[in-house]
Amino acid sequence: MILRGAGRRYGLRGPWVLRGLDLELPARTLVRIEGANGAGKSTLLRLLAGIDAPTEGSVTGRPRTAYVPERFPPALPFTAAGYLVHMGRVHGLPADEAAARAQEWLTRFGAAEHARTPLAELSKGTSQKVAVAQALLAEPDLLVLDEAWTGLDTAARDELDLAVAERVADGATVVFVDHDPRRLAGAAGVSHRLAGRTLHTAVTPAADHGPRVRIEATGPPSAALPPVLPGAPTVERDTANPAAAVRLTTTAAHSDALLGALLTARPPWHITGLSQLPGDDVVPLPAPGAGPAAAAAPAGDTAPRQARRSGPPLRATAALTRYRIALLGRSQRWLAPLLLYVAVLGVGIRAGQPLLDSLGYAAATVLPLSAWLVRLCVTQEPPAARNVAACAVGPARAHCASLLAGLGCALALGCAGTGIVLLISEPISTDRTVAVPLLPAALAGLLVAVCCALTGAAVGALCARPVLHRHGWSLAATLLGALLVLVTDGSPAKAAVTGLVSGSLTGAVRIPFLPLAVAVVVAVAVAALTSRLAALRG
Ligand SMILES: Nc1ncnc2c1ncn2[C@@H]1O[C@H](COP(=O)(O)OP(=O)(O)OP(=O)(O)O)[C@@H](O)[C@H]1O
Repeated sequence: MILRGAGRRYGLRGPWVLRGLDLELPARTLVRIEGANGAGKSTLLRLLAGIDAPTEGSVTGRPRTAYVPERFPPALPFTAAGYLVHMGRVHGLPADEAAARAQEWLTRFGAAEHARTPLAELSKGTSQKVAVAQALLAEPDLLVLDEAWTGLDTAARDELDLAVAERVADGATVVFVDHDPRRLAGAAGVSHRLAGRTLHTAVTPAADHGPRVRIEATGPPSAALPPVLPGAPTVERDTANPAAAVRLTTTAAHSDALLGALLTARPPWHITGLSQLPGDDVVPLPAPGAGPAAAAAPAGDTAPRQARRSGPPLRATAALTRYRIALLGRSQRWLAPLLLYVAVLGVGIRAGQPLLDSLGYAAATVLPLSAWLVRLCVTQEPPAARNVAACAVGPARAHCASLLAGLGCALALGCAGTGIVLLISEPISTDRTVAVPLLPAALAGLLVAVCCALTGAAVGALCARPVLHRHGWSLAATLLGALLVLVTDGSPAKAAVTGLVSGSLTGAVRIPFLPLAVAVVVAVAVAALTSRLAALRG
């Protein structure tokens, strides 16, 4: 992945937080980003994770990415395992594999007993374990960790160190920020310091030419090497003789740190030999499954995964849409729009009323319902959880999934409303002189409801983030917008509803092909516009 001249500022005239960044992130590399508070580290990580777009410059070649935010919100209405399965599916895993990996990572972080605990009831540290697990279960090619160790207990911190080493040994790039300078000290292949809005490279990759040092060490019987070894050394061991010394080779620059890590390991390793190799003896970086983590981990843990998936975009978007619908369902925020919809239908529709009149009325109520549900789906997720999802599928697709979730719920309710109207209304004209054909009326009623749902979805999308950020304004604009669109000439919803209601006077059924086509075009255009904005503004 490459950043060229990348810059980022918040708002059109905000001060530049980052400017003129050139950065290459090679595979199989651990990258540390350092900097003072407010230097722009989290901003840079969000650019790398693809959650925010650079205001200027370019980011190219982003691989499959997962992200652990600085602060993970527990306010999601799922159990730990339930949330992880949803995220696994968003990352393209089948449900059973997502469930297996969720369990595996919760177990590794010592949180298996909390698998069925609601996120809202988890302690801060356990919540952070879930945040880390959602990123690791995806086995991403780029792992972005924003102070991911914060709040973890010692065992979980060591486990995360090990997981990071495994990802790097598996060929991935891991970029991390941590205020503890001892975090993965010496293990980072490259270290960058953010200061004065730009990056300063502090350490060059360990694979550079230069003098090499070979360390021979023996450990207690069956002891594993420390999970993270400074300098990413190559590890050679005699598998036929486990008691024989392990040979570790790294650059001279990292040899002191490596010696220190071995001597201070628990239990400590005994150094039996030390030799310097010629500078041109370039030691290759460890192959997947043969690096320090592989040497330290049990054999079964190091086998390359069979099912590594990038997940086709459509499947990921569908999984994210399902997650957003589940989120809406469990949050109970659907209750207010549903009650209003039912109340308005209950007030306006009676058994035995002329069918087309009632169908028009029922379809019209779908418009504000759809606008409200779409707005809810776009705004319901806490920002950190939204960023995690946006990293997995891209912010534009993540936004589309919200729109689809809201529209899907509105369509389902609209169809149910239309069905009830069909069951209780009389298929007759308003003056009760002409019979109305049932099937064409049902088709027309359904299509008008779809037309209203699409128009409402467009209103909802235009009245929420990323177009309108302020909650108060957004709610008022949604209600006003829905009302205006219902009464304004030229609106596809008004044309469709009017066609149905005026047809009721003569008993003629008009199928609203043109309004429906216009509504589809408007909804797609608004979805494309707001998704593009979501990608630009985050
Ligand atoms: N959403 C936002 N809107 C406006 N300004 C922002 C936003 N996010 C960050 N900033 C500003 O960007 C600058 C860099 O913030 P950032 O969070 O990237 O720093 P950081 O290096 O991660 O800080 P810390 O070490 O405290 O976490 C700060 O001045 C901050 O106020």
